[in-house]
Amino acid sequence: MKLSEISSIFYHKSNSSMDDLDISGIAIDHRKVEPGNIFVCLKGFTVDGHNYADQAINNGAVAVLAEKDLDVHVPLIVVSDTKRALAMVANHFYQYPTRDLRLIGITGTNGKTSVTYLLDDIFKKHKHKTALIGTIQMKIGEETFDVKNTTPESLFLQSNFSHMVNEKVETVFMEVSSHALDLGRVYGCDYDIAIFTNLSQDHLDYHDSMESYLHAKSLLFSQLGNSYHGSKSKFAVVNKDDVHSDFIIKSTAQAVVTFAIDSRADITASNITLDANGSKFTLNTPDGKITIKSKLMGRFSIYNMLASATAAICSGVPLSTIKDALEETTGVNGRFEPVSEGQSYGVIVDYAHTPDSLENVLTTIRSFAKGNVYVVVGCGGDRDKTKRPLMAKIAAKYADMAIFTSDNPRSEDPEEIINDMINGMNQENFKVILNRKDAINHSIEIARENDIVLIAGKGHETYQIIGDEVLSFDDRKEAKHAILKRNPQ
Ligand SMILES: CC(=O)N[C@H]1[C@@H](OP(=O)(O)OP(=O)(O)OC[C@H]2O[C@@H](n3ccc(=O)[nH]c3=O)[C@H](O)[C@@H]2O)O[C@H](CO)[C@@H](O)[C@@H]1O[C@H](C)C(=O)N[C@@H](C)C(=O)N[C@H](CCC(=O)O)C(=O)O
Ligand SMILES: Nc1ncnc2c1ncn2[C@@H]1O[C@H](COP(=O)(O)OP(=O)(O)OP(=O)(O)O)[C@@H](O)[C@H]1O
Ligand SMILES: N[C@H](CCC[C@H](N)C(=O)O)C(=O)O
Ligand SMILES: [Mg+2]
Repeated sequence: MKLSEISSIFYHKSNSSMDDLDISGIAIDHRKVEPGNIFVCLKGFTVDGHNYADQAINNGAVAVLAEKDLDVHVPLIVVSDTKRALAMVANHFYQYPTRDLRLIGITGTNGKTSVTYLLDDIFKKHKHKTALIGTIQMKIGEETFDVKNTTPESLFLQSNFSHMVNEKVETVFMEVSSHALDLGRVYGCDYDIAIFTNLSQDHLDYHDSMESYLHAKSLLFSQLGNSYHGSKSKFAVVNKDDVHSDFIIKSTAQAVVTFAIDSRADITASNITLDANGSKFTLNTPDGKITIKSKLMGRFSIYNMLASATAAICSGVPLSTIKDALEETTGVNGRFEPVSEGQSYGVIVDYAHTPDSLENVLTTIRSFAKGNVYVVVGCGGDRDKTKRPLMAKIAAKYADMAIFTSDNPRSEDPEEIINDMINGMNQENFKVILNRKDAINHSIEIARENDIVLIAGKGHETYQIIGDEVLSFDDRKEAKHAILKRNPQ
């Protein structure tokens, strides 16, 4: 692609050496520059990419896109916002790949990963080639790739969407985090469907207030577009039981399809039964009713099934296919995942790391537990501090004994994090065991027949971040060792 083509897509200022070069690719990290690339300088939270322009040129960059004048001997394009410009350049460079994909974006505090996997099951049953991007991984067909962020930077997104088009992927499911929406990582993504699962407290370290958190989430719906002329028909799929649904609905000009359990909505669930083996409900749609008997547990899983079924219905997937897929699915890695070595008590690993998800999971366990309920839980370091006391109170409210421990303390002192959790608590049914392995061992040692141990917060994670170190750690493996240590087989 010619540099002039790139520079023509936005208002900019340039230096005198503006030659019309061939651009081989885009780079945002000087260490990943390849000869002929344009280097885009991004002001980060840690460092300023402008400081690496010279090194990028040494590594082969032939042009630079920046937010200020730089003393460089290659063509320089200066814009007011390089993050926005990056999204525009990346979209253009990769020829707007999302126009050729059915793209379903999912936002909300809880349930995004779960809904992407349910959608993947449904669309695979519908014989679509699918792809998925989110917290656990990126998946293109059956090939998997590691991701650093739930919703990665626009350059990563557009280059991989382009790869998906080449791989003949038809439908893509992506989690869209509030950070990504706020930081413009998803500018230019041409969604067909945007899904709102729910909103409750999280990420108040990043967003100033719940209002600005909600506003960030609503951007997915305003970014569905204001035109009715495009070739794609667009739908906003919204959980009407969530108190924030009206705000989300007002944010979009596109068709809205609602789902709910309690409220009036286009698609609803009724006759719900929940037990230790799963759930059963009637899915009521304008095209008819079906009964779904699922292995997924808890009322929150009904919401996730409603969200995915609604998006599938908007895409023309037959109800019988949706039923078959939801009945077969066994759930998602690290979400309400049992660890079973034939022991007489239950052990469940789950990714609940917000007050709302912890409450949902604990009330679900309470509803079928015949014995005591124990929970092992901590709160992440360098993350929303205001959720810490809320999570601790919920843990002690619903469990017979809560064991507070470390969950990715990052740069913080683990003891301080736990102090934030327990300060002001008036419940006494808790213990503090800082070391997560010891905490898990203890919870398994105290469990008796019919008791249930919930190990919350890390789910699929296979690491514990302490300071700058990423140490190997997997709740499921630790639980398994603890069970076998107690009852060797
Ligand atoms: C706070 C935040 O969002 N940080 C993101 C940001 O990192 P950063 O701002 O620190 O980047 P930086 O290190 O300052 O670098 C700035 C620029 O200089 C460049 N650079 C840097 C060093 C160098 O030697 N050479 C060089 O060229 C970098 O490539 C970059 O272009 O840009 C990186 C690349 O896109 C992200 O990976 C990183 O996410 C970090 C890991 C993170 O933890 N983000 C969290 C808060 C986040 O985004 N979470 C949401 C999900 C939340 C949820 O729903 O649960 C997510 O979508 O993941
Ligand atoms: N619809 C829901 N409502 C409330 N809680 C839920 C819902 N779905 C899942 N959960 C709970 O939240 C946890 C996280 O679920 P999931 O990973 O699907 O959410 P997420 O939105 O992708 O989270 P993240 O923001 O970390 O990416 C689950 O382990 C479960 O405890
Ligand atoms: N995406 C979430 C995950 C939190 C998971 C928990 N284990 C933690 O590290 O706080 C976040 O970054 O806030
Ligand atoms: Mg997720």
